[in-house]
Amino acid sequence: MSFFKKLKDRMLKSSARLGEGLDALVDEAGLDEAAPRPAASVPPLAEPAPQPAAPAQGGMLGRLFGREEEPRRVLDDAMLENLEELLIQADMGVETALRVTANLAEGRFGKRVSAQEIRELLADEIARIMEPVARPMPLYPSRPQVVLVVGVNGSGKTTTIGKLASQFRAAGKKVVIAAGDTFRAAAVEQLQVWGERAGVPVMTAPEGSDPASLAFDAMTRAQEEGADLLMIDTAGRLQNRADLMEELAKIVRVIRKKDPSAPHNTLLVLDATTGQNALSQVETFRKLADVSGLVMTKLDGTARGGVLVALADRFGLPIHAIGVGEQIDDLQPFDPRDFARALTGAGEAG
Ligand SMILES: Nc1nc2c(ncn2[C@@H]2O[C@H](COP(=O)(O)OP(=O)(O)OP(=O)(O)O)[C@@H](O)[C@H]2O)c(=O)[nH]1
Repeated sequence: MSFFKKLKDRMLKSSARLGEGLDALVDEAGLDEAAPRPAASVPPLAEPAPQPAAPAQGGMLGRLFGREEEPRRVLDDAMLENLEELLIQADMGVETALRVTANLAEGRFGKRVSAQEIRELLADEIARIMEPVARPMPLYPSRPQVVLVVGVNGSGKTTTIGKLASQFRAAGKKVVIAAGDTFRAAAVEQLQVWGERAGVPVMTAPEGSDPASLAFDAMTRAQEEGADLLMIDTAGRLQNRADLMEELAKIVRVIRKKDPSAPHNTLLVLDATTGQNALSQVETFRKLADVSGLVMTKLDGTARGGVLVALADRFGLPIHAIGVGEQIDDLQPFDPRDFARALTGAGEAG
């Protein structure tokens, strides 16, 4: 299955929300234009629409001759407002929704557009916002390259580490994982399972022991074994930010004793199902750690995929990959065009 097909299938909830919303937006007005009713019975969606430049009979003629025309609606203020609402409902955030609709209207205001045309225009607009941030996780010549993985509990850190480790290993890299959330035995066990799946060693420490000391030991082992990558899982307890900040700072301090340039990447893993909350998680974690890139998980289980557009627009942090399922091969490189087309239901680019 192609990347796009999988992405489109998995992001069905998000694209259904946006795509069907767009159809409804245009459809209602399309019907009204084809069969005008008295003003009182015209629904609010179509009310401010001026008479279409092209006569509505064109559509009726088309229908008479068995040629179904796509419903169209005049792109006016009311429609733009409806569109904004739709984008906000898709978790794109108010600011981004406003910007996207304003850009989309430029040069097209007052023209009649179909749902498919809007989908295409939206996909282009969204891809334009996301292109500058779509970057794979950079690889450096440092050995080991240290990748610190942060994020709230349950965001998908463990799963993402497992998936990434598997991909790096398949690319011929030697990887070591450190189970740095030493306070949760279940988290450590889960990481061990992922390590086995990926064929990568997982270093653990006794429950409740100092994560920084594990990070130091893992760094020593990774250096001794000539590993290419060391991936360090971390705790995600946000209830006590001061503790978490101290814990992360200590991990960074000890690994810098071994390599002053480490960590080389600090990945923040975000759960798409949290919607707008992902934005505040970025703000929080940027204060706790020097976040260098994002991975968004669970885009398959939510209609809130639009939040990734808001993240790109607001923070400009690189987006390295997206999670679209629980299996080891369900982490995809982030492709802004594919994502935008899957999100809007625009279909694969021709
Ligand atoms: N559907 C779906 N589920 C995912 C994805 N990524 C992770 N999950 C699931 O989300 C749940 C939490 O993932 P974990 O990897 O354990 O999250 P974590 O951040 O390590 O959480 P803790 O271990 O609690 O710190 C698990 O049930 C995963 O299978 C994804 O892309 N799609």
